[in-house]
Amino acid sequence: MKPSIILYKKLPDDLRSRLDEHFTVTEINNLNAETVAQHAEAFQQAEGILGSGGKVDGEFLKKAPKLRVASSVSVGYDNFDVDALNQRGVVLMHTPTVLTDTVADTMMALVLTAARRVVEVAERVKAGEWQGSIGADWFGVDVHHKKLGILGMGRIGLALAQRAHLGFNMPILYNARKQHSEAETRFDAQYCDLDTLLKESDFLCISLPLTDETHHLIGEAQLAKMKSSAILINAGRGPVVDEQALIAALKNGTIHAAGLDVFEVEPLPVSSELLTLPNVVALPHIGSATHETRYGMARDAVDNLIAALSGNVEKNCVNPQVLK
Ligand SMILES: NC(=O)C1=CN([C@@H]2O[C@H](COP(=O)(O)OP(=O)(O)OC[C@H]3O[C@@H](n4cnc5c(N)ncnc54)[C@H](OP(=O)(O)O)[C@@H]3O)[C@@H](O)[C@H]2O)C=CC1
Ligand SMILES: O=CC(=O)O
Repeated sequence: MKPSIILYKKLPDDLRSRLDEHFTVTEINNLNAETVAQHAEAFQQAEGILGSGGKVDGEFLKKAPKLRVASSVSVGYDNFDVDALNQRGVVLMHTPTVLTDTVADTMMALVLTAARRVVEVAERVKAGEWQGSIGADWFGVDVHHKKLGILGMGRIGLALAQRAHLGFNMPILYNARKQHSEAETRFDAQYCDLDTLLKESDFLCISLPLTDETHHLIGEAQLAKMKSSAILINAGRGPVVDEQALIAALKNGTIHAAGLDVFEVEPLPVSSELLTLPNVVALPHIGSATHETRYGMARDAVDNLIAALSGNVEKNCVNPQVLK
């Protein structure tokens, strides 16, 4: 008999067929308390789940007593309680690598867009304000040769360093928990402590996961250490930055501008003051959102689930210790 799984994300037809070949699939729209209650019997039987978003914690695990594998269509896994999964022996799979270049492209796009005010001036053109030679009030600031600080020198941080250093001649500073020789050798990146990163970066680019240690790592005190000309880019997770402190810093000129792909609450509420600030570029969490990359992530998540449920895990596992 095929193992039962819950699918909580729409997949391209070929990938859905591949899942059907291996499993008995119950498809639901989202993973939340309501859908779990609606499909209680399917969750009772499920040995695997595949999707993105939704909280998977100890309470959820009680509703899925046979669960062996969770396969997330994302690299970030802050919505999973990994300790609870470990206690239950549930394998957590994710999709690193396939999205790295696309997310780094998005971060570079945010750097350029925020510095050159691309969205703001394009809106002025559409509004019919381009009536003659533009003046200094339309100008942005240079990107090339400025110091780019990377907070979180993992896969995405490294790909951003490549773009910024080789493409834009930017000196790279970075902070992570440990030094990264590849970034230092290939892109001449200089390791520094967080304070130095804050004080010296023209662009502070955040590619950190959300953990207990990184929650609100950037708050009022840290923003106050940045240059008043600095631009903050966040494509890691929203809660790494204290959003109220960021709004204050952007309003009172503590920092110059921000380019944000992630927020404390997503979707960003339309009432958010961030949306009223001309020096903010706000994107709807599109870091990996290209057709090619989203297909690749879904494909990897399907392969990950098949591999893990058949006991053949070779890569993409968050908690390999439960396999032993
Ligand atoms: N906006 C979007 O659409 C996307 C956002 N993301 C986000 O980007 C994150 C990073 O992805 P990826 O690069 O693949 O992950 P990696 O695990 O490769 O890199 C994470 C980096 O963060 C560093 N780090 C972790 N905790 C701390 C800390 N407390 N202080 C300093 N540095 C820390 C790690 O340090 P060390 O190397 O020393 O261990 C590592 O360098 C994801 O977790 C996700 O949240 C990812 C994809 C898309
Ligand atoms: O935010 C996206 C991810 O893959 O993590």
